Amino acid sequence: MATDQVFIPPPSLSAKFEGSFAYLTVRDRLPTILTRVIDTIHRNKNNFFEKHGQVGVEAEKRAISFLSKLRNELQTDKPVLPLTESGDDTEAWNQYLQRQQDLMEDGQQVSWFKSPWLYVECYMYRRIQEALWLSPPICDFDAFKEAKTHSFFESQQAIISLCTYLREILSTTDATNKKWLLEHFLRFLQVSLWGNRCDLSISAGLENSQKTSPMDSLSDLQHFVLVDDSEKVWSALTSGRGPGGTEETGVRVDVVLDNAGFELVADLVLADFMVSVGLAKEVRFHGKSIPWFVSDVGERDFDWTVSQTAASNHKHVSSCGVQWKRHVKDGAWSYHDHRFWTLPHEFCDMPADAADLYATLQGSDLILFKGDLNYRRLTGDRTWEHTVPFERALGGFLPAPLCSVRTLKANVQVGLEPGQAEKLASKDAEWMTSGKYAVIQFCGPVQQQQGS
Ligand SMILES: O=P(O)(O)OC[C@@]1(O)O[C@H](CO)[C@@H](O)[C@@H]1O
Ligand SMILES: [Mn+2]
Repeated sequence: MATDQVFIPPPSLSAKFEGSFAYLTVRDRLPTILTRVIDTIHRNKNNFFEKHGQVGVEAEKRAISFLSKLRNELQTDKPVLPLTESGDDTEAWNQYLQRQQDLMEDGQQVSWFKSPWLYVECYMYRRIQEALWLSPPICDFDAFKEAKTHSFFESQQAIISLCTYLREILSTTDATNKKWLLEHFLRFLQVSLWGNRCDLSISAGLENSQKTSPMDSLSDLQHFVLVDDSEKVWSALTSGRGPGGTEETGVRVDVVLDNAGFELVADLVLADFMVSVGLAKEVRFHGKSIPWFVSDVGERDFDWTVSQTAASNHKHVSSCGVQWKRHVKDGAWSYHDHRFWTLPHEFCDMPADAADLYATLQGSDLILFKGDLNYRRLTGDRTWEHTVPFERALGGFLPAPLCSVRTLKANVQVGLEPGQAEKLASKDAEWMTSGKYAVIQFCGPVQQQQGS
């Protein structure tokens, strides 16, 4: 490409492509999720009455009226509307609506079935929050809380086997043996990867917990990892003397979280292993500031999961939870929820639209992005050719060495070998959306490991 040519990225995935996964999501799954939210709020009417009296009942009715209107707008492809309450991100959302409007052709209005899928899907979750913020005193009700805690309790066997494995490993730690460290790091990374299948958005809120012990199936699942940059992740972690890590401060890992339930436990186990064996001195967790994509982690979910684990009647599970409370107390672990994580922007917009967050991430030695939505935002949710290099699709977003740890649940995937996508499509038409395949996809300067 001649240097003076401006690179124009491919179009965004959108429900305007009839029959596409985006189309089916907006037509079928999003209304189903909205209906479940309405049902959940309706089922809690008595709780609202007990807690708040008649005003609680009025609030339930008000929230449901807002949500029913939203569902009608969605199902009849009405124009996307500006937000009306005064949240701290309201202006950012309404500016983004204007940005989308400027992109529309032939004077068309931004709407559910004409605009980018990433935008309208994120917008739906922000409108759900608006409906609650406009219905005091139930503003802080989390309509997804029941599903998230249910998913945690349904995954107990897997949680017990994972926590037991961690405690046994830590009791036989040989932190000087790099081969031993690498072997177990890779296992915990893969459990964190496959934990991403348990997301309640893809299941439209239906039960989607981890029933079996993930440790037992890792070798069978390896075949389904389409890109495995684990060794590059290891290099970034162990030669971690990048911008954030020095001899004094040690290695800092940032985990951009995805789903609560088993996936969060798997992420906390991975983080505990890294800190406990000295691979990392600090882990920063990045979660959501409002309920998001049904099962995504918010601060209350994070705190609840750590406390619930510590209170377990299983000794290895409770040992893990007690240790996690200690990591939080002594500052090795911290939880952050910048509002950018619940905005609709592609991550390549972060330097311009959330410069403070980008600067924070530049201090990391390794950023792990969990899940499918983060992958969609990393790559702009665009119709890239599958062989386009991951770095190209990042569009300049690279605050630090980063890795997407993702099961494929949307039809965007880059960085594949020539012919790899065609081979997969010939075997399995749903290879990009079933959650059966996964990537551990790295990008960043990897300092050459001296003599390792
Ligand atoms: O980010 P996650 O939890 O791995 O997946 C989110 C998801 O379930 O929601 C969207 C479809 O509604 C897709 O991005 C993906 O399928
Ligand atoms: Mn999610």
